[in-house]
This record gives sequence, C-alpha cells and structure tokens, in this order.
Amino acid sequence: MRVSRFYLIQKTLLQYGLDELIPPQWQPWYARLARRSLFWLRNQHPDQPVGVRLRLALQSLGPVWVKFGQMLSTRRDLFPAHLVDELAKLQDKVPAFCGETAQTMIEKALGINSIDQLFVDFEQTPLASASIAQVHTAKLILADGELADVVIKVIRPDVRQQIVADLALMDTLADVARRLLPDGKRLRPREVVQEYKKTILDELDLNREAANAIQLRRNFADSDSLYIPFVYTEHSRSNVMVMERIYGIPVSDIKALEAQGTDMELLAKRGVEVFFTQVFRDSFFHADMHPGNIFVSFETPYNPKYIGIDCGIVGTLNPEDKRYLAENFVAFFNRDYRKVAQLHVDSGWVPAETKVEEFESAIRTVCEPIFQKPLAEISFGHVLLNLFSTAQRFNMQVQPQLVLLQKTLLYVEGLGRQLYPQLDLWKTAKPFLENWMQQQIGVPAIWRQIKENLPYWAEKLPQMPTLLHQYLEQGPAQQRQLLKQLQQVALQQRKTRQQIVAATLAAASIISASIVFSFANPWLAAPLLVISIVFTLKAWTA
Ligand SMILES: Nc1ncnc2c1ncn2[C@@H]1O[C@H](COP(=O)(O)OP(=O)(O)OP(=O)(O)O)[C@@H](O)[C@H]1O
Repeated sequence: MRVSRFYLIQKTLLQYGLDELIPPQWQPWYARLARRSLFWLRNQHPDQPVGVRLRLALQSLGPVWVKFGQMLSTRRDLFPAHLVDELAKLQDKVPAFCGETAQTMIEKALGINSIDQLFVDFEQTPLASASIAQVHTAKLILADGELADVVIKVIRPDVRQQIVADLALMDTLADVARRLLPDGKRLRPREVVQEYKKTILDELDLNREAANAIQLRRNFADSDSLYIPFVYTEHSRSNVMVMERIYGIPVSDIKALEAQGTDMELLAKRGVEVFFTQVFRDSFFHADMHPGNIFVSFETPYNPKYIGIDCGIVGTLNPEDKRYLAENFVAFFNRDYRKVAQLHVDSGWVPAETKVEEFESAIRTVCEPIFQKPLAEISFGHVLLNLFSTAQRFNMQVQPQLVLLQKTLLYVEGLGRQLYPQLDLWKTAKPFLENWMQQQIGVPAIWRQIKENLPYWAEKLPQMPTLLHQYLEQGPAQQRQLLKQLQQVALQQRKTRQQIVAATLAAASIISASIVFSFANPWLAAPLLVISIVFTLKAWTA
C-alpha cells in the first residue's frame, strides 16, 4: 500500500511538472537519473503556471494534502506570493460517507444498541461533510424527556490510518526537499510537516475539540458578542461529538445580514474586539476562524452576536509573548523601530547576539512603506507578517503560536473589512492594547504578580542546584548567557522581596491610619498616611 501510494504521489508530482521547483543545477546526478528513468511521466499541464499546478496536484492527492496546502498558504514568511495565493484557493470539498455507517459508528461509540435510545429524528443525510468529519442533525432526548436540537459530528471511518500513512510519506518527501531545494535549509520542510502533523492529528480527537469549545463558551458566558454552542460531553467521545444545533446566518452572506438590518459597523468592530479579548484577556483564541465556522445570530440584529463553531484548533499565548506582542504593536504604530528590534531580542524571538542596529534598519526598510497608507487601512496581520519575515533573516525561530495568531488576525481583518470596509482596525484595537498594558503596571498588577510569582519561585528554588551544575558544564558562551539569566533571576527575587515588604508596610500603615483617624485624633493619621504613600511608591518602583 505504502509503495503504491508513494508511486502515485511521485506520479502526480511529476505529471504536474513540480520537479521544476528544483532547478537542474541543484539536482544531484542520481536525482536527474531517477527523473529520466521515469520518462513516461511527463508534465501534462505545461501551459499552467507552477502555482496552479501545485494546487491542482495537491487537490488530486486528496484531503490530507489539501489541508497541508491550506496550512502552507498561511506561511507567507516562507514561500513566494504567487505560490501562496494559489494555495489559498484550496477547498476541501469531499463527498459524504454513508449515513448508515455514521449511525453505526455513533451507536458503537456511545455504547447503545440503537440510535433511538438517545436520539429522535436522526438524519442520515449529513448536514455537512468535510475531509475529516461529517455532521448529522438529530434531536437528543434529555433526562427530563424534553428534546434538544443537536448536531452530531462523526470522524470519517479509517481516516486516521490514511492520514498517518500519508504523513509518513510527507516526512520522506520533506527530507528530500530539504536536501534538494535551493532554499531547503531555510524552509525547514521537516519542521513544517511536524507542525502540520500535530494540527491534523489534534483535529482527529473530538474530545479535544469538545474541551476547547467548553473553555471558550465559559470565557464568553456573559458576552453580547460571541456565543459558543453547548457540548453534551456525556454523549461525546474521541470520534463522536454531540452539541447544540445553532441557527444563524453564515458571516460571509453579507446580503442576508444586510437584509435583516444588521448593524454592520458594530458587527465588524465586535469581530476585532472578540479576537483581541481572546488573545489579551484569555490567552486562548479560536484559531480556525474561516467564514464556514462563523455565523451571526438571527436575534437582535441591532446588537449583533457571533456564533462560533469548530473549536478544533485553538492558539494559546504565554504572558511574555502577550506582553511583547502588545508592546510590538504599540512600538510599531509609534514607528519606534529600535524598540521593535529590542523587543524581539529581549523576548528571545531572535538570538541574543543579534545586532540591534542592523535589525532595526531592516525592520524600518520593510515596515516604513506600510505607513504610506492611511492608518485606517493598515493591516495588523501584514504588519506581523513583515516583522516575522524580517526577523527570520535574523534567525528568528518559527514560533508556531505566533504564526497561528498572525493567520487568525488576517482572517479577522479580512472578515471585518468585508463586513464594514471603513473599519479602522487600529482605532478598534488600540484601547484593548492600552488597557491591557495599563493593567500590567500599577499596584494591583504588582500584587497580582507577587501572588502569581510565589508558587513559581517555590517551584524553581529547588532546581537551582541543577541549574548551577548545568552552568558549570556549559561552554563559556552559554555560561555567560546563563550567568546573565541567573543575575536576572536574583534581581527579580530581590525586587519581589522588596515589593512584598514595602507593600505589606504600606498596607499596615493605611490600616493604622484609618484606625487612628476613626478612633483618635484625625491629625495623628496624617504622618501614617504619608508613610503609607512612601511605601506604596517604594513597592511600585522596586
Ligand atoms: N452546532 C452546529 N449547529 C449547526 N450547524 C453546525 C454545527 N456545527 C457544525 N455545523 C455545520 O457543519 C459544518 C461543518 O462543521 P465543522 O466546521 O465543525 O466540521 P469540520 O469537519 O471541522 O469542517 P472544516 O474542517 O472544513 O471546518 C459547518 O460549516 C456547519 O454548516
């Protein structure tokens, strides 16, 4: 099976003339010999540009490759625009699998003899069918006998084996590409395939999707802007998921949205707000925001609400990434390229030995033309894209969480501008960034950081001897870097200690001042108040 599949893949690649991607001078003699020996496999589409041929080849190889192409289409930092634009056109329309098979799979997964035990009106013809799963409608019989409209998502039978087999072949091809492509090392094809592997295998596990949906629903429980359907976890398994059926207008159906009198400006702004809330408030964002997964509720079109489905892919950011990201945006829009460069170094996104001046100048060259446009037309997604591609020349390691974020940002912007072309993204997003950054400073933030950091230090302190041991075994360059980090750790510890002491003394003086003020001479409270202000300032600036 594997050999025949491998041959089929080779045949498809050659019949679409994709060997052309490797210039002849880069092909070793054995590769040229192998190509010549397969003389009957000629390029059958010589009149088409290479991007179109690549898209057609992936389409004919099937869903795993189509999804792979879709992922590559988000990597403008790695591939030229003419290839990426073509790959973005890939759509994974696949025929449905038999409804009876789906029913049997549901019965087996849920441990029931007949679908009627749990559902009524199970519809064997699927509502939708995609490369990995298909969706059926039914009514779920609830514990109190009531019926709830649901959809049941079922993973395609045997899809896991096919994906695993194709991924193994992709690995082999990635290795060949790394050796033969002129840009093979920089493109890091094996890492790209690994990243894809993780995403696609995650999508096969509906327990993961259910957990993501529950988390997102909880995060937006009181929101006017986003609704996530309820998941019936007791009836969900890794290959079957039962969730509330939603009714809404697909977000791409602009005519229908306008016909029901939707406030399009508010809807567009809410899209941006929902995204920034997910990123900066929750550090947990829906990362598969293509239009097929977003609907708008029929209710209250003057106060429009999104409905999000398919939470299979989510992104998370750690606090450092978030802070650097927010500061990067603000520095960029202030055209402070030195700060942007420095932030990339401080965050560890580019190596510590990067020459900041050179990096700053490279960022200026790429980003300054962006400001030729009015602020309202600048794309955040493209800003990030440009920054990442520049940073990559300075050896920035690919940061999958940031790539996911940048891809989602492009979707969100595209969507927002489609709904309301005058949407000023910077104006909509700026208050979020500023508000978030404001929350990161000040006394409440210090208290929060102290509380957050205590368990961290409690956990890290016992590791110090190991770190020290590793330090002694490192080479001189790493030792210097480690020493710097240890100094920072010590400094942070000292600061934290000082902050705890000063904040405790500030709190004690305030309490004493208020007792003296209430029960003794109010004038005596004044010096205590001054002392508390001094300690608060001390805690702030420590
Ligand atoms: N809760 C729901 N209520 C109503 N319709 C739904 C619901 N969930 C999914 N659908 C329908 O099924 C389609 C496919 O669902 P979903 O996107 O979850 O599947 P998928 O296999 O992950 O597809 P893709 O990967 O192409 O996005 C949706 O576009 C929508 O039309």
